[in-house]
Amino acid sequence: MTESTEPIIILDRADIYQGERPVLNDVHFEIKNGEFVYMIGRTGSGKSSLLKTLYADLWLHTGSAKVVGYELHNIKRSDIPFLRRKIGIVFQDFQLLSDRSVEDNLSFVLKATGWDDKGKISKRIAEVLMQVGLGTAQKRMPHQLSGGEQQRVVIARAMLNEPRILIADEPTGNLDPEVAEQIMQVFKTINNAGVAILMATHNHEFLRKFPARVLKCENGSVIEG
Ligand SMILES: Nc1ncnc2c1ncn2[C@@H]1O[C@H](COP(=O)(O)OP(=O)(O)OP(=O)(O)O)[C@@H](O)[C@H]1O
Repeated sequence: MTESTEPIIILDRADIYQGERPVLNDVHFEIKNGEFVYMIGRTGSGKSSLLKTLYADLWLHTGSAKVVGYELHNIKRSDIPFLRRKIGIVFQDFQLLSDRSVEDNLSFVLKATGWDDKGKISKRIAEVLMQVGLGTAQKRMPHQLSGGEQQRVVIARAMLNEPRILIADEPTGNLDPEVAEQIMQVFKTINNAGVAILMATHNHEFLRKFPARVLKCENGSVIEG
C-alpha cells in the first residue's frame, strides 16, 4: 500500500498504559488521510495518554499501532524524532520560548530539523504564519501576543515540516469561547488543505458547530461516538 492510501493511524488491540497502570484496553481504530476526528471523554478517561502513545511519549506495551508509517510496537528510539516530524503536535499550554521572537521560535525548530538555507527558512516561516492568519507577526515577542495569537504561532510551528496529521490535546482549553472558535477555524482551514486532525477536546460546542467523526474514551475503551 502506498503512503497516500494507507491510513495515517492504525491501532489494533492496543493497550494504553501510564506506567504500570492500564488506562485504555483493546483500542482499535484507523484515521485516514485528511480526516478530522474529535477525541472526547471525561477528565482522566485517557485521551492524553492515548495521544502521547501516538507520538511515542508513552510506550505501547501490547497490541500494534502504525502512525505515519512507523510501527510503534517496533519503533527504535532513534526513529522517534522522525516520527514526530511527520506529526504536528499542539498542546493546551502554548510553550513558546519566551526569550525570542516568533520568527526565532519557528527558525529554532527548522534548524533543529535540518534546515540550513536562510532564504528557505524565512519563506517557510512566512508561509506557515500566513496559514494561521498571522502574516506580519515575525518580529513580535510571545508576551506581545494574545493567548489566541500565541496558539496560532504554536499551530504554525506544528505545520513547519508539513505533517500529514496534527495531534492537538485540548488546544483551546485556555482560551475564551470566541477566541477558541477562531482557533477551531484555523484547524478547519488546515484540514481543508488536506492535513488530518485528531483533536482531544472538552468543548462540546465544537462538535455541534463543526460536526466530524468522534472517538470517545469511556470506561477503559475507545468507542466511535
Ligand atoms: N504522568 C502520569 N503518571 C501516572 N498516571 C497518570 C499520569 N498522567 C495521567 N495519569 C493517569 O492516567 C489516567 C488517564 O489520564 P489522561 O491524562 O490520559 O486523561 P484525559 O482524558 O486526557 O484527562 P483530561 O481530560 O483531564 O486531560 C488518569 O487516571 C490519570 O490520573
